Amino acid sequence: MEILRMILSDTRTDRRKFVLMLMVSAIGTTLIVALVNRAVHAAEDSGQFGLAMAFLTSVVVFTIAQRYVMMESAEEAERMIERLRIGIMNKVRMADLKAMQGIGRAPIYAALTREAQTISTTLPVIIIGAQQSVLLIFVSFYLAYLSLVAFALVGVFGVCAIWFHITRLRMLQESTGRLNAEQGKLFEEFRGVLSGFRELTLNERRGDSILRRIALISEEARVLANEIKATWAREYVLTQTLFYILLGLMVFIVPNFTESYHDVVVQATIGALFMIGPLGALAQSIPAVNDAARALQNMRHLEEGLTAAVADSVDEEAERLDRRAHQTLTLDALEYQFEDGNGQTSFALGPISAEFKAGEVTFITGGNGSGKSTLFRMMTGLVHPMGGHVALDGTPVRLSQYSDYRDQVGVVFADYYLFGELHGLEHLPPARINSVLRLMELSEKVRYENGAFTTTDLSAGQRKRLALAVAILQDTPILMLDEWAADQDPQFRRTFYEALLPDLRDQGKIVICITHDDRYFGVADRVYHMVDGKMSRER
Ligand SMILES: Nc1ncnc2c1ncn2[C@@H]1O[C@H](COP(=O)(O)OP(=O)(O)OP(=O)(O)O)[C@@H](O)[C@H]1O
Repeated sequence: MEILRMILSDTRTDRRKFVLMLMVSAIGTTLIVALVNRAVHAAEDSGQFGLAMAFLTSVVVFTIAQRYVMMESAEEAERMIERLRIGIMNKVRMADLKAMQGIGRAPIYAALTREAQTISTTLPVIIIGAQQSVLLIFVSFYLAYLSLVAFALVGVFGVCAIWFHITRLRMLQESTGRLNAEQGKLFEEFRGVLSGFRELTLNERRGDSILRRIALISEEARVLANEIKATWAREYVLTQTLFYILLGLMVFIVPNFTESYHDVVVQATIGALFMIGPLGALAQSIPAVNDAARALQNMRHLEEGLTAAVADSVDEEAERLDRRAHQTLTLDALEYQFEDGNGQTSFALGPISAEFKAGEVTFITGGNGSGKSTLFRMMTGLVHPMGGHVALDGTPVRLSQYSDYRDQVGVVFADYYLFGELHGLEHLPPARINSVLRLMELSEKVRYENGAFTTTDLSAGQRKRLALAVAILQDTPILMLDEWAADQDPQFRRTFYEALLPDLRDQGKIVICITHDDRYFGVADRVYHMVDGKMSRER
């Protein structure tokens, strides 16, 4: 019972109080049954007032305890999800890029949305199931006290019903797994339609084809879901019918065989009737346990994957780099390989050696697929080289210093992401931020106000200028830009090469640009060229 262990180990609820309230609520219900029975039995006697008062007290006690249990379990579910969510996000932030690419975005989205939602809805059901089990024990004792025959009958029925339920559940596990896989595929297709909306709108045949595929997967998911729901529905009706047969046995058949049962037949039947609800709740909580356990297992699995990703990248205590301004960044025989599905090397980069100096602008050029982006990821510190090392002022950057190294590098990727707020730069005076926006010729379009840009709804070229503004504001000693000018108009492209880059060079920064703009190669102090994973100095 992983789920129970997790609830118990992770909970912030006062466990003793919770269990006490659980018992109090069960005792309250049992008392209600007993008092109803007593009142029915003593209908003509005096003393009904006392019974009514006791009944009322039991109802009040039950209400208070039950409310506590339900509200506390709902709150606990949300607290648990919050902890898991923040834990996963923290690990995502610390994980290394390669491991993150291996895990993929889909399981992370699924954990943060679907699995979290499953835990949120199922946890209270499980708690109620546990509570109803306690209640069943109490009412069973009461039934045994009334009549051992009734107790035995209901007991045999209850055990058979639950066993039947669990068997069904096992049978359905495989279909449930298949349904989840189908739903996963469906979400992936939905994502494709929403992300590729423009492409689909422009091409009717492509749009029709993807919709046909969605319809096919959707139908498979519907048939599976239907199958599962129909099985549950059949079982639900069968259980109800069996229960009515049980009541019939208790009222019409058993009294004919035992004399002692005659006196308590009504009370025992009322007791048994009170067990329908708890048995139903218990039955409902069993698939909930299953769902929650699966959701939890997926979240745990993801957390473990992320922990390994973090451990891979931070396998020593984080160390800071020397704080002085660095004069050289050296790549010493860097190597990296990609493997295909059969474990064969599909692309080998390196060994690559190069030197970049403070107060110099370096261009890296090369054809498509020559390895520029792979090298770029290693230089930015996002991916660790498989061979060789990066060095600052001749001292190799240790794995434990990588996090600090990344802090020294300002980057604009070719497929950059633009945050609407200046996270981590909140301390900068707005005047400084707005002056960089002016430098980027953006001040007519966007301003920095109240801790955020007034808009990021800009043209592609303007958005990229904003991304560069953010990198400049970070004021790091090293700046790396991947095909930054590719979508700039000729006028600003010129400003970039002939004004902005020289200005950054004059500030003593190490500036490295991947570029294809051969018109401006004269601006660079050094030019490296890449061909098929190897890099040579051109200038
Ligand atoms: N995730 C990956 N898995 C396997 N192979 C990859 C992966 N990413 C890149 N490659 C391979 O590595 C080689 C170099 O890719 P890279 O993206 O570094 O080239 P690039 O020079 O940046 O190209 P471009 O100018 O087109 O962006 C390519 O041949 C590519 O097939």
